[in-house]
Amino acid sequence: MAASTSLHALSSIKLWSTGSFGLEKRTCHVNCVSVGRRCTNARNLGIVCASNSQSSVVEPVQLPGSPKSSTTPKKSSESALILIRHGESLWNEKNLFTGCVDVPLTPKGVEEAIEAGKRICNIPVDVIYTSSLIRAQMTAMLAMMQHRRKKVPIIVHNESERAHKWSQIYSEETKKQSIPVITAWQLNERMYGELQGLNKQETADRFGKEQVHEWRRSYDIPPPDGESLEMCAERAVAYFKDHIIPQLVAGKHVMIAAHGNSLRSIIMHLDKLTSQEVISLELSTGIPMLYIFKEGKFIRRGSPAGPSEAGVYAYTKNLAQYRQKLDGMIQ
Ligand SMILES: O=C(O)[C@H](O)COP(=O)(O)O
Repeated sequence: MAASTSLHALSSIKLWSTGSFGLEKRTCHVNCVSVGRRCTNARNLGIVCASNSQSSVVEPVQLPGSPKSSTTPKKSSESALILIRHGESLWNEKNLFTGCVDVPLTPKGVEEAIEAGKRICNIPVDVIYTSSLIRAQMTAMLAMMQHRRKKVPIIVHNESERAHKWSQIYSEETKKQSIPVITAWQLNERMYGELQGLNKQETADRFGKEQVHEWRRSYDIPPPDGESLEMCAERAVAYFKDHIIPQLVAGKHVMIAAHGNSLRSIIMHLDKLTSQEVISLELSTGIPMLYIFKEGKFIRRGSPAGPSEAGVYAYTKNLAQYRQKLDGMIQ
């Protein structure tokens, strides 16, 4: 189906289409990344780093005015990568296709973000990436309010020379107690084209569940005038490789707050999912997922359960040590 096909044209094609919805049965939708049979298996993810990071190493992100630090990878270092889909938005609540429409969180979404923050409150975060949409930014900020390290997340404004200059911080100590938050449109939700603002159920009633599922979950079939997951991946994964992997290589701990489909495309890349496997990848709102980046590989560690549970902090010695350090600081 051509991306430019209009909904009007599609309605005449699809009104008679009542195919079965077999894929729905295979969908594994839980409070974590779940891909069919791999739901519970953390596994080693041979990745991209070797092939991509060499050509795309950039400076680690700093707050305005910070002294430049080295990008040389620390040999023994491992980094945490937290992925979090934004909490429930007002249009999630109304079951509307949202895409790139900039809608805020509901009170439940705010709660989800706070809860997510509690789940990651002992995991180090040096730099945060969010989309340019408010629901992802709200989620990142609310989650960080729960962090035990109590650093202040600060949005970096580099959109103009003046914005950069006017947001300078003139205290090294204050900068040390801050976390840069980088906003990038490349991490935005997939652009849902002519579906944006339509009710999901009504759209399924009108065009058929099968067609709507294809638009929502297939890899390479775009919704009318919108982006397919493949198109979304072209910008989101490219951004991840060019800007975020170099941070991890440099030993920085990263959190990404983004969207169902921009994160699906990144997870597809990290977990080396096929275009068939990604169909059944569903992400819940407000659920953090942890990866460890070590020796050029991403190791999926699932979703941190809660600050009081030992499990996630025992994943690596470094995480356990970080938690102990926080315990020491806070006592
Ligand atoms: O943009 C939207 O409507 C949602 O955030 C994601 O929608 P989806 O579940 O249809 O991909």
